[in-house]
Amino acid sequence: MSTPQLVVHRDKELMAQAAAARLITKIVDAQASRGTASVVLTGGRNGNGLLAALAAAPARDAVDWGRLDLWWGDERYLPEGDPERNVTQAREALLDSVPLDPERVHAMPASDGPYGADVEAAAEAYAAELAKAAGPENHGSVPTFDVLMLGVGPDTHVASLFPELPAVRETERTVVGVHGAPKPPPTRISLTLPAIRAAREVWLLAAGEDKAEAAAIALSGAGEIQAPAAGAYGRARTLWLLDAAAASQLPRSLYPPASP
Ligand SMILES: O=C1O[C@H](COP(=O)(O)O)[C@@H](O)[C@H](O)[C@H]1O
Repeated sequence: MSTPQLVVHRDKELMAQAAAARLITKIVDAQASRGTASVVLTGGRNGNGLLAALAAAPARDAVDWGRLDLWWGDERYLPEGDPERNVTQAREALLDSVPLDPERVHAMPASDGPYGADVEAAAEAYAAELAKAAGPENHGSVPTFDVLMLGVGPDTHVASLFPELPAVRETERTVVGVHGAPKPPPTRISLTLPAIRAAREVWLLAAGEDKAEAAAIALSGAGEIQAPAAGAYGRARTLWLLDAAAASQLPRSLYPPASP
């Protein structure tokens, strides 16, 4: 387990731009050392803000987009192309404007796909796809992602792991179907905490006043069942990327002052 490090930016725009710059560097470095890179995307406002900032960054051309594997931390179980699907929003924000290899874009299944209403079967299929991509050098049945990003919900949820629901208690499976999520839509697919913790680096994104309480709870020793964000950490690094509003309820001892 890596101890969380915090970076606090002045506002959400600057946070998105700085996180996008950080992600470009990570991808370029991973591609330089291993030939490829793997990133797990998050949905939500902060995740999409980062992707939009990346799309606008001139340095995006430093990335070899054809040698990047993209995965998702969670998905809203809706029909293909639904505007509320995380993959639809990611395509709009960035993916449609860069030359990705479609074989390397590992979207989670849609509710009108081969598994229909059976979200458990859809989750199993995604787990199998992850297991297939995991090499002998990886530690289990998921690849060692270079960076796994998670938007933090106002209730401390990450991916589609909501406080107290069965998905956050999962210790064996890497991907699960989620039923009865308190945030619409109720049916979702999510990586579990064990899968999240297989990543080299986990980045938690929290911008805006509505994330302040969640950040304070998750970073002040809460349990992961009550506060799923508290259980999200990477093998080598756990990085919380916040703006000043989201950091406003943290004890001052936890973070350096916001940059001017
Ligand atoms: O529904 C979801 O919400 C969270 C957080 O979203 P935000 O808009 O409050 O930042 C997101 O991380 C997750 O991927 C998504 O499915």
